Amino acid sequence: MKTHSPQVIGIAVLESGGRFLVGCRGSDGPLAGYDEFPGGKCRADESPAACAVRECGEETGLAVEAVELLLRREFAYAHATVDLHFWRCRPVDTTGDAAPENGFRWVTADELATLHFPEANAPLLELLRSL
Ligand SMILES: Nc1nc2c([nH]c(=O)n2[C@@H]2O[C@H](COP(=O)(O)OP(=O)(O)OP(=O)(O)O)[C@@H](O)[C@H]2O)c(=O)[nH]1
Repeated sequence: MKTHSPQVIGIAVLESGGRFLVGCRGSDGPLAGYDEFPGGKCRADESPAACAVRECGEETGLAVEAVELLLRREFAYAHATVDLHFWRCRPVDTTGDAAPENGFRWVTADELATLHFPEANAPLLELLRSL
């Protein structure tokens, strides 16, 4: 029987001044309308950390650097099995002047707990609450 490797996903958990950068998944594609951290599929030969940095730049316009792997989790959705790498990131611009694009917004840790994230994010949200 043929088995498929999970899609490797790099995700940027970008925190600045106690707030986290969050967007909303588009109306087309899997998990439409869910809240999300910036991220996406790794390219061939791209590390999950590099992917998180690239996707964050492409999706939000913010330049970031990866700091540490917070959590790695494999999860089977109906649309795909994913190998999620949640990387804590920080902005390269520390002046706080850069504004995110594409509807991404900064939310507090308390707001984070009220949002509607994909199911696989649950342990990550638990971890962020304990930090
Ligand atoms: N960006 C992001 N993806 C997440 C999160 N949590 C989570 O389970 N995922 C899953 O990770 C996968 C990301 O893939 P994607 O389709 O958004 O990646 P992409 O931007 O490269 O897609 P594209 O093919 O449309 O360019 C999806 O299966 C999504 O459901 C999250 O917090 N952020």
